[in-house]
Amino acid sequence: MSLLDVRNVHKSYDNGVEILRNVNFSMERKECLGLVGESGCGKSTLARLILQIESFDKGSILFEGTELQNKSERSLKPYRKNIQAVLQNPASALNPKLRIKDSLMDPYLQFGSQVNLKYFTYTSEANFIGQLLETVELPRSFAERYPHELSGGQKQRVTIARAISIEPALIILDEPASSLDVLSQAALLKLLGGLRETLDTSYLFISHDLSAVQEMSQRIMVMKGGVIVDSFEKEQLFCSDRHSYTKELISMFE
Ligand SMILES: Nc1ncnc2c1ncn2[C@@H]1O[C@H](COP(=O)(O)OP(=O)(O)OP(=O)(O)O)[C@@H](O)[C@H]1O
Repeated sequence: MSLLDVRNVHKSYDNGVEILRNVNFSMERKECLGLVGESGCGKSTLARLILQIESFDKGSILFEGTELQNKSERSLKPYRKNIQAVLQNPASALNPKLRIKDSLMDPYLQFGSQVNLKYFTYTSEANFIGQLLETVELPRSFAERYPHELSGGQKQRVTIARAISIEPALIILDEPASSLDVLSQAALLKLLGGLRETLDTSYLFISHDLSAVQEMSQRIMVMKGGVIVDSFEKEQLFCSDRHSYTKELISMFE
């Protein structure tokens, strides 16, 4: 059974324009699947549907074989625990009034009874927070800071630490590095790559940057105008039978 199955999904907003059309793909455990496409093609919309933040018009999304749409908030809770997200803008993802330690504790407190940690250990709050900060290569002393006392890259590391704190099966990374400078981007992608192997988690890695997607992912999907126009193993990126739009994206980064 696949970890995630997205089947024939269609999504439109109130104006009736279809933003996603017949989106189909599956994800396996422990894999990193890349989703690339230009701004506005529907990548973040798809992320919101998988996260069950928005509903869709047709099709189905199954997590470990269970249909998620139309489930009550209560029955969605185990899935919410297992599907976490790291989004583009870390500043808006962290509550400015909370110390870093309190933001980091939030998922663990919210999902307490469902959290079955394999990598981290919870002996005390301070120790748990310390492990999380060290895993994302931040000093333990950052626990006492507020978000405005951290750089953009450091804030993004905190949002990653928060996402991994409950060891979800799937993390949706929606342009996680695009608000950072080139050096910080490279360091963050390296960190994320290492974490996936350590934690045995799956990533849906979303970006408009084909080179970042290629670096991170084992398989790549290309989206254009709400349609997945191409899908292939990373090694097949430069094959001659790639979709013309994939070739266009390649020519932009070569
Ligand atoms: N709530 C909404 N109501 C109406 N249209 C929306 C809504 N949210 C998104 N859209 C439209 O859906 C389309 C896809 O947006 P989406 O944010 O999914 O694209 P994206 O590929 O993630 O872009 P980016 O890389 O710039 O974040 C856009 O045309 C956008 O204007």
